[in-house]
Amino acid sequence: MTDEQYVDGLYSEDQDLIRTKQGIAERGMPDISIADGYGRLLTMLAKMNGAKTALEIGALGGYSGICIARGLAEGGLLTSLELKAEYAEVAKVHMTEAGLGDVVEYRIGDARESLVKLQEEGRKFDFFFIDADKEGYPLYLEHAIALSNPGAVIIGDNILLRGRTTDPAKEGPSVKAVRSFNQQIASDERLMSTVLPGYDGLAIAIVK
Ligand SMILES: C[S@@+](CC[C@H](N)C(=O)[O-])C[C@H]1O[C@@H](n2cnc3c(N)ncnc32)[C@H](O)[C@@H]1O
Repeated sequence: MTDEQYVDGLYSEDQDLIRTKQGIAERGMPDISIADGYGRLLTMLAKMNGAKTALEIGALGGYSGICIARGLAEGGLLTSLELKAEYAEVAKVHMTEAGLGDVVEYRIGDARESLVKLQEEGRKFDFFFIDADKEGYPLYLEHAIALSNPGAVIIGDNILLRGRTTDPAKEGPSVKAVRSFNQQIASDERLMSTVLPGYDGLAIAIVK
């Protein structure tokens, strides 16, 4: 048993999240939702921050969306960016089944374009979850900072890329982008941050 499996075993089953994972599997979608322990952390960080507005980049089937929306303050809204319309539809079904359908809006298409549009609209957010194509991470981080309210939380998932990030033989575009993202998370003077190495790695930053 891994340490992560031990820790996950401490928690009782969460029917909304189990149903969501089943729905993702039944539709043949990839099994790449956030790890259970980090899902719980998303809820806690959103709550601790008193977040009312959240932006998620990469919806898949709504697992992380449920976790984030659960932590938002009363009347809060999660804006979720997703490349594939069919994935956003599935995510919406799962959010609705979890009683959170009214808490989320989806923007379909490449996040690069959706993020520019959100900036043009003057939108600001208290909480960000970056979990889409890894090559986009450095750009998504810049957009998140530009769209942030003071004190906003920015989280990036899979920053270890299952060992590829730390493997010097790996030099592909996703690996390079994630290394650059991690460097910026650690050294950008606009941020206060930490990086958790459990599961597949999670970067957590606060905009000063
Ligand atoms: C790792 S999955 C997201 C998992 C989800 N956050 C969760 O934990 O439940 C990545 C998602 O990002 C989406 N995606 C990939 N490239 C994208 C892009 N350029 N713009 C928006 N979404 C993108 C994929 O379609 C996929 O649904």
